[in-house]
Amino acid sequence: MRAVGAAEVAPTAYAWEIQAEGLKVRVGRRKMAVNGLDLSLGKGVHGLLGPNGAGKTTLIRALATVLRPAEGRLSLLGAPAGGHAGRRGLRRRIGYLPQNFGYYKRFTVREFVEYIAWLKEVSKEDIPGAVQRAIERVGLADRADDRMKTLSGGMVRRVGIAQAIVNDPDILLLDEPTAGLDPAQRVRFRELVQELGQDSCVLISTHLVEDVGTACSDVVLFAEGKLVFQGTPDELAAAGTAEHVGDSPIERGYSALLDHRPGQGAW
Ligand SMILES: Nc1ncnc2c1ncn2[C@@H]1O[C@H](COP(=O)(O)OP(=O)(O)OP(=O)(O)O)[C@@H](O)[C@H]1O
Repeated sequence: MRAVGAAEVAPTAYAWEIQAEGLKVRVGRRKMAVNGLDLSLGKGVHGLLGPNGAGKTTLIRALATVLRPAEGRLSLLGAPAGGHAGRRGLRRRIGYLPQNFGYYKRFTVREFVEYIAWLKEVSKEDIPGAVQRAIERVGLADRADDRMKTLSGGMVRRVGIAQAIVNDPDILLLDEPTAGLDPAQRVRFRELVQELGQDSCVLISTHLVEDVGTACSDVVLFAEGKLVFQGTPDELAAAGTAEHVGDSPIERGYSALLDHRPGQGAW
């Protein structure tokens, strides 16, 4: 029988995987793209919705410790996200798929995911197994030894998901992960994030309201840098009425909370 280490049986010492209080994050010189956010997220799959320019990417970048908050408090996995030493330890336990993720075109899929595993300080002996598992989970085992430049856009996005999960993160941040995926891949993606959400805190920024309805246990609606709503997909749907814009109850709920009515469509 395998010995169980103390760390595996110790109770989790924090209430929330992500906790923000009065969080403000600046982009450029003056723009406060996240402007006073109180948010607590635990394990599960959380959908982050909001109109263009709401501040979703900026929030995710701050949670990934790429951007430093201007004001307020941010705790990740029970630790303040501020200090240099703490950030390094946290990054090992965070998975992040940026909206536009960069990669080396000449790397094979396996080489690229291995490289990220190495950056995430996955132990040397665990890397081959972790990489193979991540590639299999996104359905790319048959392309593992192909160069990145030979993949389609949807496949590149799936490699992005593989690199984000290769370190079995406790916090997984996915910025528009389903952009470019075909319908069958989106269904598989939703199953995958539901599996991942059982043990970790998954935050998915998306414009596809249907992703939220089917994959997420919780919805965070963000507009103009502020939290507008947090609740279940059913609660979001209940906010809508027939007079609000949308093809589904969840879309109408979204429109209701942002006060979009027919004839008021705007870019
Ligand atoms: N480098 C920057 N300098 C100045 N303003 C910026 C910069 N980056 C983003 N912004 C502004 O900050 C706001 C939030 O942008 P952000 O990309 O976080 O929004 P978003 O919700 O992710 O949008 P989308 O859904 O379009 O991706 C927007 O008004 C955007 O124009």
